[in-house]
Amino acid sequence: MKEKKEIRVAVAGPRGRMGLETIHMIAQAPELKLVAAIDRSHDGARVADVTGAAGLDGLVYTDIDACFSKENVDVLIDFTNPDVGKHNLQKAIDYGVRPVIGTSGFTNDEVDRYRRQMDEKKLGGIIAPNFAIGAVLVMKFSQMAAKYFPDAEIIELHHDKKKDAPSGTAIKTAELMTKTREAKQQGASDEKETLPGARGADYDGMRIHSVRLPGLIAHQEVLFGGKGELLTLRHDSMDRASFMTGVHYAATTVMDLETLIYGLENILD
Ligand SMILES: NC(=O)C1=CN([C@@H]2O[C@H](COP(=O)(O)OP(=O)(O)OC[C@H]3O[C@@H](n4cnc5c(N)ncnc54)[C@H](OP(=O)(O)O)[C@@H]3O)[C@@H](O)[C@H]2O)C=CC1
Ligand SMILES: O=C(O)C1=N[C@H](C(=O)O)C[C@H](O)C1
Repeated sequence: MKEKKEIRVAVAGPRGRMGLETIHMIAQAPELKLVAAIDRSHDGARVADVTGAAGLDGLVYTDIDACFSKENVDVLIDFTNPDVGKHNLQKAIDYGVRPVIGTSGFTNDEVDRYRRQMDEKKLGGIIAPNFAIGAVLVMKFSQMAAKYFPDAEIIELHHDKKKDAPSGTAIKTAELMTKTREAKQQGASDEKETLPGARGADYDGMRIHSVRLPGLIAHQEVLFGGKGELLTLRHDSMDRASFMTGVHYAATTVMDLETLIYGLENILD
């Protein structure tokens, strides 16, 4: 039987909450090999020393060009911030490295622009607003429910270190719901906010509310209201390990793709 080649991975943001979890996941995954990390400090240090994940050979690079020129990288996994994530994704495309992007902040137009470049190169990649399987299912179920319940509000709840609001997951959920939901401006037609922002952000007439508190990790509720009934879909990530099955699946699946996929739901069986 033909032996499968190890997938050579670089991780951007290795000291962050998600980057660190990813490094530890890779250390336990025989089919993935960590060859480098891209950080904004610790140039030349060993990833093992910077992250405390023993037994990893890779080096830290602060310059992504140097990393992709010197190391033979198959897959870039990025958990940084929206600006850096976009910069790194473009570099990955330029060097023919398959991107797996968990960083939030990509618009549909941006995704389309990157996809066009990747299609030309037949380069596989994934941008996923959420890698937790349960969160992806809530997105899919919300898309189904929105057809029958056009009145819906999304409440996303996250740790208080999160920099972006609303979450990428909430935006993607709303976007999927608009595919089945009849366009509608919700609430009373003459409603007034006596405190600005009280009704949350407006996405195509639906409202999105962002909660930030210590003690939370990543949670989302989608509430649907109908005549005399209420449907609530909820997902809770209690630990960042919840994202790792999806990250691992994406890192192995991109090897067989020739385009950019936006959303894990599009590659789940
Ligand atoms: N798709 C999904 O399933 C998930 C996505 N996310 C998203 O992932 C992103 C990261 O989240 P999280 O890990 O919590 O955030 P953190 O702030 O914990 O981590 C971000 C890391 O990126 C580093 N960084 C900043 N600039 C650079 C750079 N130029 N090169 C390399 N690294 C850099 C930061 O370094 P420094 O400390 O020096 O600033 C930091 O360590 C967010 O956009 C979040 O929304 C989060 C969870 C799940
Ligand atoms: O910052 C986080 O923590 C998370 N970010 C992603 C998002 O913005 O949706 C995914 C998950 O909700 C955790």
